Amino acid sequence: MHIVADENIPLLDAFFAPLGRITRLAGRQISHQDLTDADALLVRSVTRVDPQLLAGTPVRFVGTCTIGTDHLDLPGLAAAGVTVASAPGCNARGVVEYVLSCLLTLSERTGQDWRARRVGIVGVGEVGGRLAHTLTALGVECLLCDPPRAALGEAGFAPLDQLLTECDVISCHVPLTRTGADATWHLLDAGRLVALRPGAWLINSSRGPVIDNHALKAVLAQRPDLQVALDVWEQEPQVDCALLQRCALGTPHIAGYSLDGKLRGTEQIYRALCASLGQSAPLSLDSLAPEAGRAQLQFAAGTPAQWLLERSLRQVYDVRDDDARFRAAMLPLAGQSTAQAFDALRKGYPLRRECPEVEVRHSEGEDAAALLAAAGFRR
Ligand SMILES: NC(=O)c1ccc[n+]([C@@H]2O[C@H](COP(=O)([O-])OP(=O)(O)OC[C@H]3O[C@@H](n4cnc5c(N)ncnc54)[C@H](O)[C@@H]3O)[C@@H](O)[C@H]2O)c1
Ligand SMILES: O=C(O)[C@H](O)[C@H](O)COP(=O)(O)O
Repeated sequence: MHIVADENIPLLDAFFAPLGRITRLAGRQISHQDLTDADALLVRSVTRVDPQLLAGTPVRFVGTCTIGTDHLDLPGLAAAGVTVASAPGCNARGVVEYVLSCLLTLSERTGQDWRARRVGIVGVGEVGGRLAHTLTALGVECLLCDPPRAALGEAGFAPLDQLLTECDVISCHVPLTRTGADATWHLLDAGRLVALRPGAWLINSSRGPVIDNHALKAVLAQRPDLQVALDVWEQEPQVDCALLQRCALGTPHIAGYSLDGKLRGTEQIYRALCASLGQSAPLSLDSLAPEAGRAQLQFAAGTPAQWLLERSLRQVYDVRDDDARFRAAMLPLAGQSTAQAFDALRKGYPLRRECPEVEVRHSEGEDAAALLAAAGFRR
């Protein structure tokens, strides 16, 4: 079979070469012409896939090695008889570690203890659910908003407007949807942005258009008390540099960019393609995941528990590094296209592993052990 794939999918050869011939292309440039004799198309989030792209081609399988599916015309592809697979949850842990790093950083800058802030989680699926679980285990109070789950009769959810008025931090983890009662396009519009509590922290690592970026820029001009961390941008790869300058933290859509998250995405799509072919899937990350970046941290006796946790989290992922690289690349381009520089930062993203790949050695008591376990570290 002929597989056309985004060149940024890791372990493409290891997983897919046994299934057929692979053509690697830049995700944003995959065109109808590239697919004239392709049987399967493997993408990440930057390739828009709809029936027009596949019309008249033999492609019968589309796999996206990502959580988000807003770049796929799901109803259109289903109607065209194309099997579509995504990778639910693959990089959820990376996003949680990004949010934790934002909390640590904003805490340091404002002098407000992150563990004492009430966090509102908007969208409580793979990412939001894992974030709620982790924060609760770390002793942080969370309020949850998920109208689709509430409509199914599940308890424990509050309306978004209640989160905005009662929470010190709002973190968005919804899919981007444009239609229906719970559409998330501009979910945080001007009216909701002004309702944020004084001194609130707002974090968006879902999709850019979930926040009205134009309104956010205007609100930030009036509300310097707000601390905003954006990983996703309404027009990305174009970035509004004036908005970036008003944000406390800015990154190029890398919240989930741990190596582990990307690898799980590849493995999940490998399994889905094998299933669609009616074949077994003998390969797995158990044998293919690399050792690189796995680490061991050692702390001297007498290290306070929270300090130990924060140092360990910083070692695994520090959003300040990504923010500094992003500003250095974007801000000189104000008024020009940022697309190439945005994509270059993502393509050349440094190696990042997740907490379970890091062993933390210490001789502290149960408090420290419990905090580290809650964050997912090995001991
Ligand atoms: N920045 C990144 O690197 C990155 C990484 C992973 C995922 N994402 C984005 O995060 C999104 C969420 O990921 P996930 O794995 O948790 O998805 P998910 O589908 O598991 O969960 C999404 C949740 O949002 C809820 N929801 C839908 N509409 C809502 C609304 N109007 N208000 C509140 N809740 C609503 C759903 O009911 C669901 O429970 C993805 O769709 C993707 O766009 C971004
Ligand atoms: O939806 C997802 O899984 C994430 O947004 C993912 O990290 C996007 O990465 P990309 O496909 O753009 O490389």
